[in-house]
Amino acid sequence: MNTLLSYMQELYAFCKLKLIVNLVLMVFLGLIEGGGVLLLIPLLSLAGIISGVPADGSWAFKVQGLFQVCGLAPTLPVVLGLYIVIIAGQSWLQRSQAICSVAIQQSFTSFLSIRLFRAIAYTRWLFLLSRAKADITHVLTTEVMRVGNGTHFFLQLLATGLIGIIQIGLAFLIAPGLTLFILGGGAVLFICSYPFIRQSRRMGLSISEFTRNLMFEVTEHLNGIKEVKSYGMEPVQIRNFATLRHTIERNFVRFTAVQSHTDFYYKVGAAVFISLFFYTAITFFKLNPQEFVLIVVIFARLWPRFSSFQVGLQYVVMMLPAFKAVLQLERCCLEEQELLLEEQLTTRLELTQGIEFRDVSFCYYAGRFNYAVDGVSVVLAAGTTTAFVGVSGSGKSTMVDLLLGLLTPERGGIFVDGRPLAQSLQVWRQSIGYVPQDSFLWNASIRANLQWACPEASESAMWETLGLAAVDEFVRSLPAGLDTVVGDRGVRLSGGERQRIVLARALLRKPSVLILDEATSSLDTENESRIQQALEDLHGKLTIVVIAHRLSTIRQADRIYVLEQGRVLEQGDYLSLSKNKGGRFAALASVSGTG
Ligand SMILES: Nc1ncnc2c1ncn2[C@@H]1O[C@H](COP(=O)(O)OP(=O)(O)OP(=O)(O)O)[C@@H](O)[C@H]1O
Repeated sequence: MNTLLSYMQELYAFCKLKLIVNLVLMVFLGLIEGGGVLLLIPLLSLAGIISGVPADGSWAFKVQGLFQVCGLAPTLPVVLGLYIVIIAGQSWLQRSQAICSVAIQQSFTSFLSIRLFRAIAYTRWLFLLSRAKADITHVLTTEVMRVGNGTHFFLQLLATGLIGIIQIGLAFLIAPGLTLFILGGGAVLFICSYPFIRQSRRMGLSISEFTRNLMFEVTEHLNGIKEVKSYGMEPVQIRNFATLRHTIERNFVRFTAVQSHTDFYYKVGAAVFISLFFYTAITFFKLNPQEFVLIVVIFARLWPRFSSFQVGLQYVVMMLPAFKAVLQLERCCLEEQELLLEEQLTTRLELTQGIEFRDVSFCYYAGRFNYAVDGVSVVLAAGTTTAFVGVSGSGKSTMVDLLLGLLTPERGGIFVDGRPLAQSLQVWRQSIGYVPQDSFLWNASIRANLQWACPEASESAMWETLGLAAVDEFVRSLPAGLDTVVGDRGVRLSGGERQRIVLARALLRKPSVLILDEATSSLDTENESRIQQALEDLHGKLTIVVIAHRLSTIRQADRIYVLEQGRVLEQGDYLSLSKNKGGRFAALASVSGTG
């Protein structure tokens, strides 16, 4: 019930005016339909089915009065002409109302998904790390779409309800006793069908769960498709997928069965009530022929509305778990927002003094004591090259993520030119060029990938940075050159080519700080030394932070920090650290063959 209320509040807050217009159109539709029914009276008289002078106060008398007020004679051409006008008006209104409903449905769906996407985009990295990507994709696509479909049914429900109320009102004016009697029957049926609504809610929940699992299965399968193929695990994957798909299939069939039950239930109910109706109308209510015909026509039209109201209600109830999932994810993301959204994206920061880590500690799991970074105090002076080295798991990437502001220190602080990093996060990130371990490219052309980071970059600037990253010759050799499409995550390129293009993309932004996290790990010796040369050329012009397993790449670093279990074990330049033969760095250097 609460979810339904918050859904209605959200919908109303989003499109008050459109919703009101839609409701007004529905009321008009109801009135016009009622008018069409009343036209039956002169038609029946003209056809000679009903004869005689209408009794004072009867509906035939009132309709006759209405014709007189409008200065029209109820002749056959006039009545039929009016009938055509009413049908044309009704169809036109129906068309406008249908367009208005779809506009509401679509714009509400867009509004919800854009708002959610925005909340996700600005949420903390650590929160995103804790959620499966497939879950987020599922809510952002399937669940939002289900809310959109549910909105369609909700608007239909409103239309059915409003038009129904108007027709019931008309029926009540014609024959109050009989109308109450029939409504009582409808209410009994509605109460008896409550279990179907609860069943729909349960099904809505399980559809949410199974479609999420399906999305998870598909995403995971595609992420790990190379491994799946190389392990020959296709049959297992297909079996898992088929199991999930069949479960969803069964759920939808069950939902349709519930709906058909409702339909069946209402049809049988209709037969019982029609019999009761005729019996009571003829035996107890003693209606005159005009009123009898009008009531029959009104309820013949109204009864299917009862049934479609019920079915619409089931759809809306089935949608509610999807709406709840959308709200829940959005609320979690908003609780974990990291940036001031209104911050300017265009400003950049020119580093003048440097970056300071002051007694920084960070733990991935709150409340645990296995710190990934533990009491680190380091200074990265502006214009220098700093390297972090250490065995796997020593905390190097966590240091980079802290520096990027993706992670927030649990203790201590990071200062950029003396200001806390958290105060100017967005501006800070605008000033960084970052080449991660698993370099990512969009499934687009090399040009588009470069322009993504720097939309205003000229072609010559692109070639210049491609040259700096030692990848210009390779790009020139491609048949479509800069316009070559690189495939999913750059899958059509080798690891080294991908890494160099990502490096070019980072340099194209002319960053104040360049961060390379194992950026040369996939390169051959020749290309590595070209990049080495490029970094040496950049030395002093910008602040460079390097993480490297291959210690040959950090020979020129001004300062090297050796990390172990999240702590700084040693620090110095390459030469001084190598000379300390019993030290950790010397041991690492001898293992990597660069000592
Ligand atoms: N997302 C995460 N959730 C939980 N623990 C993590 C996460 N990422 C890293 N860790 C843990 O934090 C510690 C430091 O990891 P980090 O990735 O910073 O090391 P690293 O020195 O960069 O390793 P590598 O050289 O293998 O990339 C490790 O013990 C690791 O298991």
